[in-house]
This record gives sequence, structure tokens and C-alpha cells, in this order.
Amino acid sequence: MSIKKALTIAGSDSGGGAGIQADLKTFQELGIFGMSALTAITAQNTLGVQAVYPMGPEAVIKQMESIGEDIGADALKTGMLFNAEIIQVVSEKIKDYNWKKVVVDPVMIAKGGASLLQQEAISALKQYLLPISMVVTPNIPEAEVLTGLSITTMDDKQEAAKRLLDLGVQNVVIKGGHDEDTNESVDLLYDGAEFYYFNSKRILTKNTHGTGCTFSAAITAEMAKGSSIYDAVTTAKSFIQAAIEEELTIGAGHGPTNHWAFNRKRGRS
Ligand SMILES: Nc1ncnc2c1ncn2[C@@H]1O[C@H](COP(=O)(O)OP(=O)(O)O)[C@@H](O)[C@H]1O
Ligand SMILES: Cc1ncc(COP(=O)(O)O)c(N)n1
Repeated sequence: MSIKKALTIAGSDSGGGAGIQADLKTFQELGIFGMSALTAITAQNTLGVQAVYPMGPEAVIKQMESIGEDIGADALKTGMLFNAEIIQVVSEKIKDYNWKKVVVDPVMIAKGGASLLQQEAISALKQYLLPISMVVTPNIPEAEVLTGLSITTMDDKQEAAKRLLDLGVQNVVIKGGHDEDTNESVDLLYDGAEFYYFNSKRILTKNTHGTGCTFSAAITAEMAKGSSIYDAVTTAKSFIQAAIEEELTIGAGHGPTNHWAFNRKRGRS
């Protein structure tokens, strides 16, 4: 049986809710063979990040080469990249293997406030990685950092999406999870020609640890299958909505989302 394959280049979350753990669970649920290249190990749980141990760039290169030289990847995503050196080597390897379906989740800060990307790495992200990416999926604070804009209205989101596209990425999804004073969570997709809106009912919960990772992993999985960006975002939005809605009770802080919920809702498990 042949199967589509996706790679996540991201950090490990020991608590299992975000990072490569969230990505691999999402790939699995969407019928994709998942692979990983670790950029950092975090000691993390629902209460926050207790410690960060970045990998050396050589370790990241070696993991990507192991995959590139043998297995290949139909699509890949990046999550926590932590520093400029890692961003540079990841970008070089993506080019070496001519990987085109590249989804960049520009992870910067964990929900509890811990930094997952060094300040000086932001320019490396813009200079090396975004120009070779097919999709970037910032949340509102990340879009603000990347563009220098302050984002409060939908017009601001559209302007930010345009500026991100000017950095060379082909599609932008600005996520609405942080728009907390609305009763919807609206994600905006811009492909350089049209704006598309993905609306869903905002769920009132503290268990949103790993929402961004899960959402971008679902987009990546669908792209690996050959879906259009619009269709991939549509499925990812349903996946994350189900995962937040059917709450799990894990840990005392911001708990993880439920990666089984999407298939369960559709009677597939
Ligand atoms: N409370 C919520 N209710 C419904 N959807 C949400 C909620 N919080 C986040 N989402 C969705 O989860 C995905 C991740 O969004 P967001 O939380 O903004 O990203 P991040 O985890 O990177 O901060 C988006 O599709 C967003 O619309
Ligand atoms: C290793 C790692 N990567 C990413 C996140 C961000 O998680 P979120 O999806 O909640 O923004 C995290 N907390 N830990």
C-alpha cells in the first residue's frame, strides 16, 4: 500500500499537546505517514514551559538528510525553530531536496509566555524561510511581529496578509484564535488574488494548548494528499474545531486539544 508522507520540523512538547507530538497525532488521524526532525526538546506541561534544550544545527541537518536521502516527503511543516542558525540550515535543506509544499507555523511564544523563538531569529525567518514557503500560518501577535503592524480590524488583517506575501510566501493564513472579544474565530486566507474567510463558533475553554500546531499540521497533511490550499485549510478548520469542542481534561493548566474528535464526529473510529 502506498501512503503519503509528511515531515514536521519542530520542537518536542513533553506534555504531548503541542509541537511534534501534536503534529504526528494530526498526521496519523488524517491518514498520513508522519516523520519528524527535532529542533529542540522542551520540558513542558499544561502549566507552561519549564525548560528548553535546543538541538545543534548539525543534528537538525542530519535528521533532514536521513529523510531526504531515503524516504522523501510529500509535504512538510515547520514549528518551533528557536534560533537563526536552525532556521538557516532548515531553509538550506528544504532547497537542497527541492521540497515545495512547505507550511511555516511561525511559532514565537508558548501560551504561558515562554519564548520559543529568539528575537534575533525573526529576521532569519523573513530572509530565508518565508521566501521558500507555500503557506505561512501566523496567529495575530505573530503577524504583528512579522509585519510591524498593529492588528485589530479585518482591514488590518488583510494589510498584514499582503505584507507577508511581499516577503515571498505564496499563501498566508492569519488565524483568529486571539481575537478574544468576538464570538467567532475567523481565519483569513490570502493567496495573492483573493481573501477567503473561515469562520467558526468561538469555544469558551482554557484547553487550547497546541491549537496552532494541530491546525498547521492538518493543512500539511491535506497538502501531502494533493489538496488545494483552500481545501486543506477547510479541512484543518473542521479538524481544529472538533479537537477544541470535544474537550479532554488533562493537566491543571491549558490542556491539549482532542486529536480523535474529527474522525469520531465523522464516524470513522
Ligand atoms: N476558542 C476557540 N474556538 C474556536 N476555534 C479556535 C479557538 N482558539 C483557536 N481556534 C482556532 O485554532 C486555530 C489556531 O489558532 P490560534 O489559537 O490563533 O493559533 P496559535 O495556537 O498559534 O496561537 C485557528 O484555526 C483558530 O481559529
Ligand atoms: C514545542 C512547542 N511547539 C509549539 C508550541 C506552541 O503551541 P501552540 O500551538 O499552542 O501555539 C509549544 N507550546 N511547544
